[in-house]
Amino acid sequence: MKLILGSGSPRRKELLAQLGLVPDDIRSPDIDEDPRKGELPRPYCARMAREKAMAVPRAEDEIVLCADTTVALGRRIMGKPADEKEAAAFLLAMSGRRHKVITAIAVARGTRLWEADVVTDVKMKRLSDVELNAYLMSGDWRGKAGGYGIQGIAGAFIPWIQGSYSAVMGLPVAETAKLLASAGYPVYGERE
Ligand SMILES: Cc1cn([C@H]2C[C@H](O)[C@@H](COP(=O)(O)OP(=O)(O)OP(=O)(O)O)O2)c(=O)[nH]c1=O
Repeated sequence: MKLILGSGSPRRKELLAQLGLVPDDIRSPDIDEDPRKGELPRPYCARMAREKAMAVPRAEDEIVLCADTTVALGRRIMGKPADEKEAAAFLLAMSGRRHKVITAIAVARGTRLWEADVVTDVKMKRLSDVELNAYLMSGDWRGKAGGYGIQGIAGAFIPWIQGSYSAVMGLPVAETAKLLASAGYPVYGERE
């Protein structure tokens, strides 16, 4: 059985490697990521992962793994910022507060789909102008939900989390191993 990582995210490839899993192929999903009117963050995130898994083409002997990471401030969905201005707005909104990071994963094999999600509470320190501007300048916010990456210099802004660090980074390793195993992928066994 071939493992297809349906994600263009370098973090996800790295986190999969932590499980000793190297995908046979990487296929980036291309879907519409606009939330529906009134859609709440958790169902939105689950829908994104599911739609990615259904959008990635797969052969009969292939298993596809997709994920979506969404930052939620109350009911507000914060995806990848479009520009520096939006990144600044996201970071200011989260400054000195707690938010949730949701990562949903979806595995498709044959005609079936397996799904799971992980919600992590994250506290962000109150950001000074110097911290905010330095971070915006770094460009590290690009392509990251909520406009920050816990695994990089923005780690300095996160004094506390409750949940899964790997899920915040983009792929919850424990739940991924469990879901792949449920779908019949030999996570711990012979793969060829
Ligand atoms: C909150 C947070 C997000 N992120 C990243 C993980 C994801 O790559 C990204 C959220 O965007 P996603 O839409 O989940 O994924 P993606 O567009 O990067 O890749 P693909 O759809 O091809 O799978 O934010 C971090 O790297 N660190 C963090 O702390």
